[in-house]
Amino acid sequence: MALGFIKKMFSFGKDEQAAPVVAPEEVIVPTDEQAIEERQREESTVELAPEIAEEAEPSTAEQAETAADEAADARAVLETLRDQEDSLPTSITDDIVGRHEDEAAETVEDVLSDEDQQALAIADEQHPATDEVSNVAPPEPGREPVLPAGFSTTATRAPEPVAEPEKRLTWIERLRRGLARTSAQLSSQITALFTKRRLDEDTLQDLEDLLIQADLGVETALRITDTLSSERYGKDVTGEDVSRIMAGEITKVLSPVAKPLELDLNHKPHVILVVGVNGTGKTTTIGKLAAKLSRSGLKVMLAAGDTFRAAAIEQLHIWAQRTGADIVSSKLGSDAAGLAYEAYEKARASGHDVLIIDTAGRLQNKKELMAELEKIVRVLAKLDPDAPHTVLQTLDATTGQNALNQVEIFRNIAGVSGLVMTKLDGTARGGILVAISAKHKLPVYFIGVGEGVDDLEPFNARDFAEAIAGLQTPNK
Ligand SMILES: Nc1nc2c(ncn2[C@@H]2O[C@H](COP(=O)(O)OP(=O)(O)OP(=O)(O)O)[C@@H](O)[C@H]2O)c(=O)[nH]1
Repeated sequence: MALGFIKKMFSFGKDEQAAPVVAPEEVIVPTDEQAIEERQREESTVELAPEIAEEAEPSTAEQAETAADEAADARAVLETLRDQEDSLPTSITDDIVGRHEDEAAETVEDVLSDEDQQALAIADEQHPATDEVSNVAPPEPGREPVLPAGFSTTATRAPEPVAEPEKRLTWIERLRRGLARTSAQLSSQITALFTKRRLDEDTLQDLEDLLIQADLGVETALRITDTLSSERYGKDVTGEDVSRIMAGEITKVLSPVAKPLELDLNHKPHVILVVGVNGTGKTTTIGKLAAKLSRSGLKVMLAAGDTFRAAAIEQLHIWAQRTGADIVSSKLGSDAAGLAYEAYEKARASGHDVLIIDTAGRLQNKKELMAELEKIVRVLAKLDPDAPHTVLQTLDATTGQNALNQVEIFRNIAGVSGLVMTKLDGTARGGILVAISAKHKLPVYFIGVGEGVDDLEPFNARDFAEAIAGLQTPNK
């Protein structure tokens, strides 16, 4: 630093007009404002210096005279430095004088005696330039700082919060969460209804309305109110009493339909035709089923029978790859029944255990859809009169009442033999499954509780009923 400072003094000395003599004591402990001013002056000097030098090139005699003056100044400054080296604020002055080092180096060498230069070199060592200090490596991210020697602290640093890995919910938790809106709404309305009220005809009627609004259907609503009435008529009733009776009655409705999907493996392959409105989860459910069956050691073939949508064909290819199933597909727009027939023949010839056929679900063009599905069923029956052995319909749990109409339609078109309700992990309106079961009594094989390959669970009547009623089975 000291050498830099002396060099600066000499560069100023080259231009008497632009560089007023700075008294050493003014410079030794400058304030920040002074340093800034100094810097500004310095910058203007740098710009002016070449022009001035051009106009008035000093003679050799003048140069010698100036050098002698500069040497005298330098010695004075050096003396001061020797006395006060330790108090110099290096960060400020070095920044200013560093700019002139090259310019002044020559003059320093010319003017200062060897002894003086040595002294300056020592001073420099003791006050290293700021940019050398700023080269300290930045701390490693996440590394705890360790105080350098000579420092201490009593403060303890709070440990960095460690982000918890997001816990994957179990299927029952996802089901409960999906049905939470239905159950929470029902519970709060029921609680409000029975607060300080005895069970009478009016409260029973109000309860029946609430249950119908929750999509449970008239039949199930009546079962619940009848049971409640026979157990508690004229007595005080709590919300919990109603939830318990509701869960019991819903279980009774659902138990007969909670059946496993029965595979007749004598058929080789057992043919499952999957139908349902677009977006209800047909392709995803096929992928999940293929995963379960392949894992259990069965040979599975898929048929991309939704020839209407390129994305559906592509999606099924991805699922086949993921699950190790074989796949038969054809060009976009080709005849779906022809493809189903070809897939059936191939699966038979290659000894596949299960063939799962995807289909289009364009309800907007009901006539075409009906013709296409009927044709698929017809051509499959040519190879085996019992085929398709299962006609599985997917229902989207978020659609509510509309799902009831969809079952009606597909039952008539394709002879649906069983159901899968998907998206029960979303904001589901699961009550409709109770109404569908009470009306159609079709087996419900599985429920979809997510988009992942393992998010398909066998349907369990009690779990489902308790989730709707907002009850929790211990240990689940
Ligand atoms: N959250 C959730 N999403 C699901 C579930 N099942 C399917 N999905 C999603 O629903 C969307 C539609 O599913 P698809 O399997 O393509 O439905 P699709 O009936 O085959 O529809 P198309 O191919 O249009 O005929 C996709 O984004 C799926 O990931 C489920 O159980 N839970």
